[in-house]
Amino acid sequence: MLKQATKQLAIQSMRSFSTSRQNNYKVTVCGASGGIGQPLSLLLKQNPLVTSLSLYDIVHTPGVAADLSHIDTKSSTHGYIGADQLGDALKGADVVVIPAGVPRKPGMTRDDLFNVNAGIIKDIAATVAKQCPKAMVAIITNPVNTCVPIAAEVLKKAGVYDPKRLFGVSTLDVVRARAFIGEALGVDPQQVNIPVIGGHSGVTIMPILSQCQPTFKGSADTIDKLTKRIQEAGTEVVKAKAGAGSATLSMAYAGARFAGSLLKGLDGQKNVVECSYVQSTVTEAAFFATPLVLGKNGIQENLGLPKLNDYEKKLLEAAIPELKKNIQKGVDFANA
Ligand SMILES: NC(=O)C1=CN([C@@H]2O[C@H](COP(=O)(O)OP(=O)(O)OC[C@H]3O[C@@H](n4cnc5c(N)ncnc54)[C@H](O)[C@@H]3O)[C@@H](O)[C@H]2O)C=CC1
Ligand SMILES: O=C([O-])CC(=O)C(=O)O
Repeated sequence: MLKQATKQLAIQSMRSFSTSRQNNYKVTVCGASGGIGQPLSLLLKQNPLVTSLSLYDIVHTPGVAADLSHIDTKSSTHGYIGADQLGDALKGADVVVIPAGVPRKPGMTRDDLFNVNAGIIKDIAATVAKQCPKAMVAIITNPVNTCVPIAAEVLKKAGVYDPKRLFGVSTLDVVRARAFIGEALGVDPQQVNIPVIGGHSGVTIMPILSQCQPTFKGSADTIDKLTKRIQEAGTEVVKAKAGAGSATLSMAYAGARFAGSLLKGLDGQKNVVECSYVQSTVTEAAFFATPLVLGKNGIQENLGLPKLNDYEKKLLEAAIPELKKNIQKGVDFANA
């Protein structure tokens, strides 16, 4: 009896050892010299869980790395430039964040970026498979709805795909929803909780206002206008930047929050929840964003579809065919 109790205590202490904080992670940013990459790297340099920050791009990374390395936080900063240094940049990374690729100009859809960005994601995913197959991979590059399935296919072909570790970053949709709702309700946006599900383009972005905390009440017209503003917020920024690109600073903030949550999960922190676009069986779409509990092995639990009202059920009906098309395009590209 006593022996058994002692054994149990030993197991418990081993468990608490295995969930104790390691506080020691390598993060690689691919596309680190870009409009998103630079401020994202700046924010990651300030994350106390990051001990090694690896900056990869095809241009300018020696300068970006030299600049960031003078900041008095504990992480070391390393710059890697050009395709032949991608392997070293990724070697042993715990988290890989990818904002590499071209952004939209006015009049373009996210899907118009496919021709350039699909190949970039394919190449980076192939090197991830070799250098850091266990890393958490967070894809910011558009079209996110298609780039994530591309990376999944590449990782599958290399025999290292773990659907719990591959994420499309849709955090900016949540960040925007919180900002707009906070403003409308006159409350601190940090106090607003709202799931934004589906994908990351137009009708596939589905803010579930019926589940907002604090409660968001409004006429059908108000709710429709706010939903559409969240769906089209990226285009609002593209238009305002008038040819100088798309959202960079708010995306860097959102990307740093998402990468920070992946690190908290890796570090054994509890109740880390983020919405993200991942492989999914929640709907008919093979990839779909829902709230996820993040843990040491990536997705610990998919919290599934929130309760939807009739208006939101219609949003879902509109999103699914678009998502399926976007996903198929990625699968076909990766297997061509
Ligand atoms: N998921 C989301 O919510 C959002 C996604 N985006 C997407 O993020 C991507 C990047 O946007 P920005 O930073 O504004 O663009 P940018 O043009 O300012 O920066 C992109 C960077 O990627 C680099 N790059 C190009 N080819 C590369 C390769 N093969 N390997 C590594 N790096 C490479 C470029 O040299 C550049 O430094 C775009 O596709 C954009 O649509 C933008 C905002 C929000
Ligand atoms: O709109 C774009 O092209 C960039 C993006 O994904 C966003 O801001 O949500």
